[in-house]
Amino acid sequence: MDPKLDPFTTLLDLKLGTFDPERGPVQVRTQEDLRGFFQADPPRPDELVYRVMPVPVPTENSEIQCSTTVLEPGTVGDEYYMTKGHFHAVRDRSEIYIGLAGEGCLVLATEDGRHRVEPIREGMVNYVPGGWAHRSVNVGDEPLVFFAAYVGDAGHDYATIERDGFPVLVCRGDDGPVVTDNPHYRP
Ligand SMILES: O=P(O)(O)OC[C@H]1O[C@](O)(CO)[C@@H](O)[C@@H]1O
Ligand SMILES: [Fe+2]
Repeated sequence: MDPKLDPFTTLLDLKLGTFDPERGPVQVRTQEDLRGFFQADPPRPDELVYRVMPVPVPTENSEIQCSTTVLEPGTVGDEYYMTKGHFHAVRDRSEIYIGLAGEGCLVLATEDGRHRVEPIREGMVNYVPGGWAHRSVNVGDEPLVFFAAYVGDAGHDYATIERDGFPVLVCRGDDGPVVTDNPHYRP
């Protein structure tokens, strides 16, 4: 075959999640960007919640997209800071996470309402099979940093999550994180 791309190399800071050189524009998500994903309205709309640093390649199933995510510590209402979460637009596409720093949860859900909550920590590898929506949550006091790699044409379906939510919420409790049923799941 005639290769479509040339090889490239970039240096990943394993604590900060940054790439040197950067390979694509950093995507910034504030509390305002997550309006409708948290149960409560954002109290400080301009506050940074997370950044995604991508290594873009063509969005084809022959390629592997990857990125790092840095999710700040914090809460909106009782809910810990989290990513929007998504199904892949091409539902059967899978993904791998590698935890780099901090303390988090990976919340997963199927379209028929099953859910799982897995830990994200330095050195942990999480496998996200096709058909599972996924959201990461920072339950610690430091930034949660993880690397993700996924099939190139997976795409992101945020609208289903914005409409239905996840079956469970991860909230700050008196003795640490508490996973509770989401009262607004699929109203
Ligand atoms: O895309 P979301 O739900 O905002 O979450 C960000 C993270 O999810 C991914 O889209 C991969 O699942 C990454 O690009 C990033 O790690
Ligand atoms: Fe994904």
